[in-house]
Amino acid sequence: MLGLDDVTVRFGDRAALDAVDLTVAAHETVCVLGPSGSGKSTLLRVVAGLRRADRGRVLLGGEDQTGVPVHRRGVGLMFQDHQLFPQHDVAGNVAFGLRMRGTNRAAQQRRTAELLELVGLPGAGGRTVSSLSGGEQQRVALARALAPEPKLLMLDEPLGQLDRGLRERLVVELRALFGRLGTTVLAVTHDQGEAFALADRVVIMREGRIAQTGAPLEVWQRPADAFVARFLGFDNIVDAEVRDGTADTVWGRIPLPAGVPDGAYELLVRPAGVRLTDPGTGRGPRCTVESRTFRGSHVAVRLRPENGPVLEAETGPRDAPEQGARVGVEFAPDEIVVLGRD
Ligand SMILES: Nc1ncnc2c1ncn2[C@@H]1O[C@H](COP(=O)(O)OP(=O)(O)OP(=O)(O)O)[C@@H](O)[C@H]1O
Repeated sequence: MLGLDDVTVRFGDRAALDAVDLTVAAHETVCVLGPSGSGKSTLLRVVAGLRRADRGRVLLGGEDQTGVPVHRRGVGLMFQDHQLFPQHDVAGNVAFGLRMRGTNRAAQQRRTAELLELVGLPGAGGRTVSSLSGGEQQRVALARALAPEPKLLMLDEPLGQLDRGLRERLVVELRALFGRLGTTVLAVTHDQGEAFALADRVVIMREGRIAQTGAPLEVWQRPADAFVARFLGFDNIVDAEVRDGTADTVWGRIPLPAGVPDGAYELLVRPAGVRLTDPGTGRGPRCTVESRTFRGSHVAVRLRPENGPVLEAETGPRDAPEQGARVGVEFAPDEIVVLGRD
């Protein structure tokens, strides 16, 4: 459905997108994630035709879009500050794209009613924009973007302004809706929870390049390198010298999953793989509990080892040791990820 082929966009001598190749299949939802300034919005803008590529091509349905203006690309856009037209009522907003296309009045009304039903606002056509809550406005913006049946729906921080509870609910609804409609979606978000919940595939950007792409679970389980791992919120990353299946690190020896060839690596030690033991036992370093943070289903425990940087462990809500307690550590090999070189 969508292809980016070697796309580069420069601002001065900086490349906001640097030789990016990406494909999005029909009916697929792809979420682009990355730190601020990594090129996410530029990617959307170049696909929409709001920005020209300095090199490379954007293909939609196999057709080169070079020189094709925004309104002829058949893409739907929904941007962060959803910008509904305050002078129009809800129906007027939803029907906007249809009016522009010259769809007749009866068909506009039918489609608008259908879409409002779809986004969970049946019968809201006559309401004013100012009478809607933030979440309702977001739904209207979505209905407006979907109305002209775009080949590709592009969302820029679609739920950015909303509070957490509402975002979590809407993400589930959106995923179900896109599945039902068979919409092809390219979304940008800085919120990994949102991306992982919404996407069939995530794309993680770093300085204008794609650092990793894969199914959410795949990326979560096997971050490609230390950048991706840190971006996903993992901090237990350590240099390691691997020999005969064991890694020598500043935290002592760490057992590895089978089959890692000898050499120098970075390791990600998942917090779930740092098991706490009684002080004086455990083959890992002796540690002092620096802090503990309740996270609902588990407790994140920050440990200060005798050597090396802080180590994060995870325990059940009832098993977390007190702050200041001395503990031992045992590493679980199945929670160790050998990272590629960053
Ligand atoms: N119009 C512009 N003029 C100059 N530089 C720009 C322009 N737009 C973007 N950039 C630069 O290009 C790079 C990528 O910006 P972009 O907005 O695509 O990043 P982003 O990942 O969407 O960031 P954010 O999450 O903060 O929105 C940044 O370094 C940014 O400063």
